Parts: sequence; C-alpha cells; structure tokens
Amino acid sequence: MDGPQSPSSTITSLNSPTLNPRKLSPYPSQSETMGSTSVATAPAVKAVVGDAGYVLEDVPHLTDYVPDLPTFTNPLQNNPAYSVVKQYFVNADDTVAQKIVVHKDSPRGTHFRRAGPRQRVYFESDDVHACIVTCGGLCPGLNTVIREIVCGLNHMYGVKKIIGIDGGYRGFYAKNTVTLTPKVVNDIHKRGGTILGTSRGGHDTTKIVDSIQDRGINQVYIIGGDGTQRGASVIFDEIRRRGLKVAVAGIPKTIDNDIPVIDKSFGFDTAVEEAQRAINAAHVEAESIENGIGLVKLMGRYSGFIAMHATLASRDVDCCLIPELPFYLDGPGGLFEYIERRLKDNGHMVIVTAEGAGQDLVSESIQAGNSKDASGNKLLQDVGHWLTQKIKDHFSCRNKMTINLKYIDPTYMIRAIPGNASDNVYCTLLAQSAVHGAMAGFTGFTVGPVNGRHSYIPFHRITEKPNNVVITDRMWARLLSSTNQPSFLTLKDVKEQEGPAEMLEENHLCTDDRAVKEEIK
Ligand SMILES: Nc1ncnc2c1ncn2[C@@H]1O[C@H](COP(=O)(O)OP(=O)(O)OP(=O)(O)O)[C@@H](O)[C@H]1O
Ligand SMILES: O=P(O)(O)OC[C@H]1O[C@](O)(CO)[C@@H](O)[C@@H]1O
Ligand SMILES: [Mg+2]
Repeated sequence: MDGPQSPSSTITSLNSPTLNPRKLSPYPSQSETMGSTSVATAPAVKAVVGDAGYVLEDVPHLTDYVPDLPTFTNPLQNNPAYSVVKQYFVNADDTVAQKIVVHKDSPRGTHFRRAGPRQRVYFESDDVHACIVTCGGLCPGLNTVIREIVCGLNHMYGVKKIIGIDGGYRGFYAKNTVTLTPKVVNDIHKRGGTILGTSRGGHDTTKIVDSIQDRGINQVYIIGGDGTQRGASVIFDEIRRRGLKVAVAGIPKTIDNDIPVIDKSFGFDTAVEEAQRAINAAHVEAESIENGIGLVKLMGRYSGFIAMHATLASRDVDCCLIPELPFYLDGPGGLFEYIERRLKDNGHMVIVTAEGAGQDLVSESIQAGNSKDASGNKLLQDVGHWLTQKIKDHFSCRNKMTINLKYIDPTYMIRAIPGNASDNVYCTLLAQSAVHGAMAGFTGFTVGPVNGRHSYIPFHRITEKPNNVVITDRMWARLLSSTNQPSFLTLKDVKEQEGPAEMLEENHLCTDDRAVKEEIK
C-alpha cells in the first residue's frame, strides 16, 4: 500500500484522548480559521499512536482537505537512473525515530514520516507549477538548494514550470518572478548568497496566498530559518482554509543551527570550517606579540553552535563565550582573572565569542534601545567591540598589564561564501526530499535529517522552540576541557540548566524535545 497515511494504529484526531492537540497545535482551531466558506479541514495535529509508546507525528496531506484527488504513477519508475535501484521507493509505513538511545522499558517515542519518493504521486508533471522563495539571512548552500529543487523537479519528475520569487516573501506580491530552468541554475551552487534575493519582514499572508492562487502555483518551496518556517506555516493554513490543491514545503535554513529536531542545518559545516581561518589569523596575531589577545566574533544570535564547534575544531581557542552561557568579567572565576592567568602562563590567548553572548552585560553598560529588524528580531549590541573595550580598560587601569588585543569580525564573510562539498551534498538531499514530498501530496512540512534519515516534520515542531547549546551536556564539557576556561557556573546555575536525563544525551547537534513526551505521560 502506498498512501498518505500509515496503515498502523489509530489516527489521533482533534478529540483524541491520548494527545491533546490543542496544546500541541500552533494552529487556530477550525472554528477560528473557518470563515463563511465551508471547506473540509484536517486535524491540526496528525498523530498515529502505536504500541510501546510509539507516536508518529505526521505531516498534512492534500487529501486531508481536498477530496477525491487522482493519483499517478511516479515517473521515476521509468527513469533509467533510478528504476534500476532496488528499494528506491520509500515504504509507505517507514518512519524515523527521534530518539535512538533507548532503554529496555522506555517508550519508543516520537517518530516522523520518512522522506523520499513514493510509488504514486498526486501531480501530473505537466500540471505542476512550482515556485521557490528564499527568506531571512544568507547562508552557505542556499543556491545549491535552489539548483537542486529545479533540477530535481525537472530531471526526476519532468516538471517544466518553475519560477523564483524575487526578494523573499514580499516578492510574491511586490515583484516580478524569475523563470528557473536547469540551464539557468546550472552554475549557481558555486556562488554565495541566493540568486533569488532575500528579505526580512513583508509577510502579508493574504497577499502572498492571493498571488499563489492568481498565478496558478501548486507547489511552494520555502527556504528559510525559524521566522520563515513560521511564515510558511501560516501560508499553509491559509491555503488549506481556501481548500487549494497547493503543496507547501519548507527547507530549513539557518547558519546558527538554531532549528530544533533536525540533526543540523545546511551551511553550518561550511561556517565552522570558514571560521577556522579567522581563528587561525587571531592565533597568529596573538602569538606574535607579547601578551597578545586574538578576539573573534562569530554568528549565533541565540545559539552558540558555530562558536562551540569552531572552538572544538581549532584547539587554539582559550575561551569560548556563547549566548547560552552566563559569564562575568570581574572577581574570582571571572573572565579578567582567567585572561590574566592565561597570559602569564602562555603569553597569548584566543577568545571566540558568539554575537549573542553576554547581551545582558552589554545592555547594562551601553544604554541599549529595543530596536528590531524588519522581521521583529531584536537587534543585538556588538559584544565584540564591547568586550574589546572592557578588556583594554581593565588591563590599562593602573598599568596592570600591557596587552595587545586584535579584534576580528568575519561574520558576513563567513555567511556569504558558497557551501562546501559536504553541505552541497546535504543541500541536494534536502531539495530532493522536499520535491519527493510535494509530488507525493504531502504539505505543511519541513524536511530535514533526524538521526541521519531525511524526514517530513510538521511545521509546529520546527517553530515551537529554538535549538540551543546545552551547557550541561557532554559536548560543552569537551569544550571546557579543551579550553580550560572557567565554567562561569554556580551549582544553582547547573540545577536550573538541567532538564530530565535525556536532555543530557549527546550524539546530535539538536536537543531533544520534551513537549510530546509530557503529553503522552
Ligand atoms: N511569525 C511569523 N509569521 C509570519 N511570517 C513571519 C513570522 N516570523 C517571521 N516571518 C517572516 O519570515 C521571513 C524571515 O524571517 P526572519 O527575518 O526572522 O529570518 P529567519 O527565517 O528566521 O532566518 P534567519 O534568522 O536564520 O536569518 C520574514 O519575511 C518575516 O516577515
Ligand atoms: O544582518 P542581518 O542580515 O540581519 O543578519 C544577521 C543575523 O542573521 C543570522 O546570520 C541568522 O541568519 C544571525 O546569526 C545574525 O544575527
Ligand atoms: Mg531566525
């Protein structure tokens, strides 16, 4: 059987006694979303509950709200490249476990629908009219994802009508579109940025869905971070409310790696690799001069993954500061004391700070306004300049010690480069998984690897909370042991940081989500 739903177990509806979809659902209730026009709507959360605590958090399907849709043979069945591959098509029942470290009696936990091609599709190739949009900040690999969506649609499914939306969400209603063909996108993966342009703000749901409807678009590929996926979720809600046969697929983009559930985001590896160049430069500068300090600022608004991984990779870093780590400057166990000791012991040091680190401290000393960008994200104070000044002031005070501090801010240089080899392969898989999902009629999903297997994840799981570094986790312990920096933590801080035991598990960049487990209890 190859259909949208797993044949096993029960489909949990809005009235399920097992899960409480109102608490899980980011969507308004049916009565809230239904206007005067009456269309069939699917349950806000699709969950299949099985034995031993198994839960499939499924994604919506066009058949949930558009009745009697015909299906077609997947053209890949006759594609010379793919038809020879045994088991190329994904079994309709395949799901991917979010939790892979299990104990004898522990519940099997949350699963997601496995991504990949299905035997039957819900679009005829000639009828597909796809569009691609990129939103939010830049990230290495954006162009690769665009390229591979275009090539995947064209080469695998014979789709010819593909357009690009110019300049993010507002491009749907304020700009002309761009025609995308395999020829147009052939070389773009070698360039940084996005050939489609991007923007923050400008998300007008009604105008966007009007534009989708007016242009006859029936597959929407939305590449962007947490804000973008929130925008994609409300676009999907409106499309479903209007009863349109339009598949909405999100491809998660975030250089900060702050999207939960997925193993890691594309561009992250490239960013960590590129950050090594800045850290090397800081180290060369610092060790060439007496009491040299190299300070490098890396991206990471609320999540310090780039700083943490760049530090671990480099081994030249003596101190890493991230948004998740409360630190302090003065007194025993503080940053100044550590710098002094390190300079006395080693003659030089390298500090890496994520841009979001120490924002509370910076705001205390600089009268911070509450400015936001066009998407409503808080604009951060420059921790790099602030730290530079603070360190210089501290050591020059009463001629304490002569130091030489060099500050390097490579943030935009890192963000603007093309994806590296491994990110390019990763982007290809993301794009192809999104294409397979949309062709198979799935909608309202974000695609991404969960424990190494590409999966379709409902929007609300991606947007409900950010992925953060857990500083009571083993990865941060490795960092502390590599840098020898103070932990800056009191026992009380540790207790507050600690979640249940599973929060302390390692293996993945992403942190586990407890919401559903709480629901199931
Ligand atoms: N809650 C929301 N509802 C609808 N649209 C949103 C929402 N949040 C953000 N958006 C829209 O999504 C787009 C991108 O959002 P944002 O600028 O926050 O970047 P992002 O996708 O989070 O990427 P990144 O933060 O990694 O650069 C913007 O056009 C913004 O208007
Ligand atoms: O200057 P912009 O374009 O607003 O982007 C800066 C932000 O974008 C990010 O790279 C996320 O995409 C953050 O790390 C950073 O704070
Ligand atoms: Mg964001």
